Amino acid sequence: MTDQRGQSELRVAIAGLGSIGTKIATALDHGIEGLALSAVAVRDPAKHQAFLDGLNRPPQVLSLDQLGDAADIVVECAPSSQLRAIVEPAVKRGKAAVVVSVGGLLDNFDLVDLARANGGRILVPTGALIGLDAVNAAAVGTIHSVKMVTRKPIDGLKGAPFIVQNNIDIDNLREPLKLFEGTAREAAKGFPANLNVAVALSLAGVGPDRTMVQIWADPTVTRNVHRIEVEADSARFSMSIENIPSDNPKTGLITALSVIALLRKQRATLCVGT
Ligand SMILES: NC(=O)C1=CN([C@@H]2O[C@H](COP(=O)(O)OP(=O)(O)OC[C@H]3O[C@@H](n4cnc5c(N)ncnc54)[C@H](OP(=O)(O)O)[C@@H]3O)[C@@H](O)[C@H]2O)C=CC1
Ligand SMILES: O=C([O-])CC(=O)C(=O)O
Repeated sequence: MTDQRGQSELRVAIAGLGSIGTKIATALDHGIEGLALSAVAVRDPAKHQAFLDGLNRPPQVLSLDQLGDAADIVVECAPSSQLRAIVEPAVKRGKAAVVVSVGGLLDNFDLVDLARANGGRILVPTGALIGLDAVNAAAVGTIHSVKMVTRKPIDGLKGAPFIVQNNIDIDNLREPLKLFEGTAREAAKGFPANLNVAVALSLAGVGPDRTMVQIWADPTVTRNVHRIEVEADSARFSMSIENIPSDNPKTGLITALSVIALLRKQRATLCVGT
C-alpha cells in the first residue's frame, strides 16, 4: 500500500496499553505510512513507563478525555467500562474513534448520534472475527438469518458475569458445555469481555436482536473458535476462525492485527476489502 502524498500525518492516540494496545502502539512506532502515535492514556503510567521508554518516538501520556485534542483518531483498547469516557470526548471534537470493546457500544449507542452531530466517526474493526466485509455486503440486500457458535477454552471465559451469576462451574469440565443461547445483545451483557465479536457481527448485519449466538465452554479446544452462518438473498455463507489467544486468554492475537490493518487503510491509496 502506498501513502497519499501531500497530506499531513494523521495523529493516533491509544487508550489502554494491554494485549491489544501495546501491539498497536508498537506497529505505529515502527511506522504505518501517514500515521503517527501522538498520545496514550493508561491507568497506571508507572506500570507502562518501560514500554513507553522503549519506543523510538515516545508519545505524550494524557488522561482519557484529553486524547481527542491530541489526535485525529482515538483507538479504544481498554475495558468496556471505559468506552464512554474514551469515545465521547473524541467524537464530540469531530474525531474518529476506533472501538474494540464493541459490546459496550450497545448500552452507549447515543455516541453514534453524538458523532454524527459533530462530524465524528465510530469505526469498528473486524477484530477477532472474520468476514464482516461479506456481511456488510449482504446487508445491502436482505439477510434472512445470522447465527454464530463460539467455543472457547475455559481460561477464555472465566469470570464472565453470566457464569458467575448462574453459579456455573466450568473449571472441572471434561467435555464441551453449552453455556448460553440467545441474541448478541444478551450475549454482550453476559459475556462483556468475551463476546465483542458477536456484537461486531450484529452491527455489520441484522442487528443485536436478530443475531443468534451460542457460547460453549470447551476444554478440548486451545483456541477461541467462532463459526458463523449467514443466509441472505444474495448468498449463503459459512465462515470460521480459530484464534490463538494472546497474553490475555480472552483476546485473540488477530484482534490487534485487525486494528493495525484498519489504521493502514486510513491513508492507503489502494484499499482491498470493504
Ligand atoms: N472487538 C474484538 O474483536 C475484541 C475486543 N476485545 C476487547 O478489547 C478490549 C481490550 O482488550 P485487551 O487489550 O485484551 O485487554 P487488556 O486487559 O489486556 O488491556 C486493557 C488495558 O486497559 C487498561 N485500562 C483499564 N482501565 C483504564 C483506564 N481507566 N484508562 C486507561 N487504560 C485503562 C488496562 O490497564 P492496566 O494494564 O493497568 O490493567 C489494560 O492495560 C477489551 O474490552 C476486550 O474485551 C478483545 C478481543 C477481541
Ligand atoms: O470477542 C471477543 O471479545 C474476543 C474473542 O472472542 C476472541 O478474541 O476470539
